[in-house]
Amino acid sequence: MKRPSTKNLPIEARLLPFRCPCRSFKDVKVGEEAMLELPGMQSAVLLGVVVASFWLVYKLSEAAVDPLRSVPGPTLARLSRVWYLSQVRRGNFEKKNIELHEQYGPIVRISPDHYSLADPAAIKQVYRINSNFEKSAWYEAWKHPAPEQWTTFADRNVKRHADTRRRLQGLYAMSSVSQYEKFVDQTTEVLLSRMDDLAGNAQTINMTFWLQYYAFDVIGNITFSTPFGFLEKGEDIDNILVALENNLLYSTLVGIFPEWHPRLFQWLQKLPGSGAGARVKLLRFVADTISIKWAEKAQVGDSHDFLDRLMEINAKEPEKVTEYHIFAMVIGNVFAGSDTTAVSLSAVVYNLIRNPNVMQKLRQQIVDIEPTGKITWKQSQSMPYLLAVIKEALRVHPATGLPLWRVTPRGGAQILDRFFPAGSVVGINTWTMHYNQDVFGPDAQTFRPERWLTADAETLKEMNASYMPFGLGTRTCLGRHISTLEMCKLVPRLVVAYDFALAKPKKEWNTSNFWFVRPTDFHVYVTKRKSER
Ligand code: HEM
Repeated sequence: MKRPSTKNLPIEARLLPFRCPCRSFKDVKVGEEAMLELPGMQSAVLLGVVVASFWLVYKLSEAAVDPLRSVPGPTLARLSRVWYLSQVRRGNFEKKNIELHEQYGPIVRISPDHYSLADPAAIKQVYRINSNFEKSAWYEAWKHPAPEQWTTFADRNVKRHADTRRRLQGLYAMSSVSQYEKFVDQTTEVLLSRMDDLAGNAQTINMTFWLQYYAFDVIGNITFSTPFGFLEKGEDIDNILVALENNLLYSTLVGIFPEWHPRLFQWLQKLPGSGAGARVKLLRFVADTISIKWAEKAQVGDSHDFLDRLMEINAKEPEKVTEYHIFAMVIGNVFAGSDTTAVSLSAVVYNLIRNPNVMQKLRQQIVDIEPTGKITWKQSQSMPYLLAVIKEALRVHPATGLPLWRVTPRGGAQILDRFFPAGSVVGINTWTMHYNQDVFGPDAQTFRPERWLTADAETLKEMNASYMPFGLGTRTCLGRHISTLEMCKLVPRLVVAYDFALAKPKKEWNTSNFWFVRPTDFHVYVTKRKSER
């Protein structure tokens, strides 16, 4: 309501407290009157101001003696992690991170002790094998707070993590990938039959949902020989995908203040809609699925899926692969392997739709080899254009959109001609590297698969060294070959079977970055092409 003007009233009347003229609020007091009746409020405000002043002086003096005080960055980032939190909460930090480096250079402070780096030289310094930079405390919020409940992705214990990888990486190795091909093929058939049902409809379809259902079902199939059933049902069964999203939100934001995680998790885990509640639901879902499948497998025999292979090793050498290892690996597959692949597949399809020439060229090359698009894994590995399209899509749209935070080891570290004392947190955001014009040229913003095929040897070496959609070093993605298998198998089928048109062709898609940079409005019209399927 507009406050009536007191301009023409006598001075005494103007000093009277304003009363709201509407009936229901007639006794509400505001302004000076309310203040006079609440002396405690004034004291509280005063106390707040005093505390804030002390905090500010303390923070400023801390900043003044900081050996890294000359590292540039937004002023508020010097004082507290709240600035970083407020930026990440907006859901587009990948873009902000690029802007920050354009403004401040290759090293930017984004909180009192967090430094974002964007220089190819820093990649080797931070992420090389034996660099001894452990993951930062941000990763704590990606696991249950109990120390013994580690998972591969979030484990900050360098020794234990290396030991787990040594025991289990064979299951994810390039040589194992062909064993999972049949599971991918089965799931691909289900997706295509669902797409056939939807094709030709006047309504658009949400491609991200379907690719997420696909990626999830593939992981279910590879891990347990049984897809979770998302594609069959055509819906988010038991709101598992919503739970994953809530979990992402919780871990991304709470990870910035990891000291709050144990307490917050304890309080929130009983609230099903909360991020912590979602995590508990997902852990229960995984644990239940493992026990059901374990019991079934004991009776039925093996089909050489992931769980079979883990159970086999467990039966022979129970101390090598314990039951906890099995639980942790399956969690890793479900948590790290579905959203990432769905985002990456979305990026491939989206960029193909937006670049009809690339779509046409790829389609022709696939059809020349196999008119149905049923390319084997082996064939796909000698299809340079297909591989370049996938590689370029993951360059322009890497699935993770926050810096991969690491802690400088004991003794500190020299990075980009600057000394970082031990305990400093440094990280590179994949987006800043992939859009680096010194490496990828002035058209770094453009989706151009040819760059991977035509660059000279020296440039190609530099591009590969700065290409990091699967992370780097000892913490590089375990499932990268599995996800490459999924993309190499599905993309040719989609390209041969359908024509796609964006619902809003003039607009770029919107995305939301809570660790994974997920498209939020990837709606397309799909029509079936004539093929020999
Ligand atoms: C295109 C799809 C994928 C992308 C873009 C991707 C990306 C990544 C990235 C960037 C990391 C490192 C994160 C960090 O340093 O903080 C990572 C780690 C990991 N990924 Fe993937 N990932 C994909 C698919 C998969 C799949 C299919 C699986 C499992 C079947 C998987 C399992 C893992 C695991 C277990 C880790 C932790 C590795 C470790 O810390 O040792 N990922 N992934």
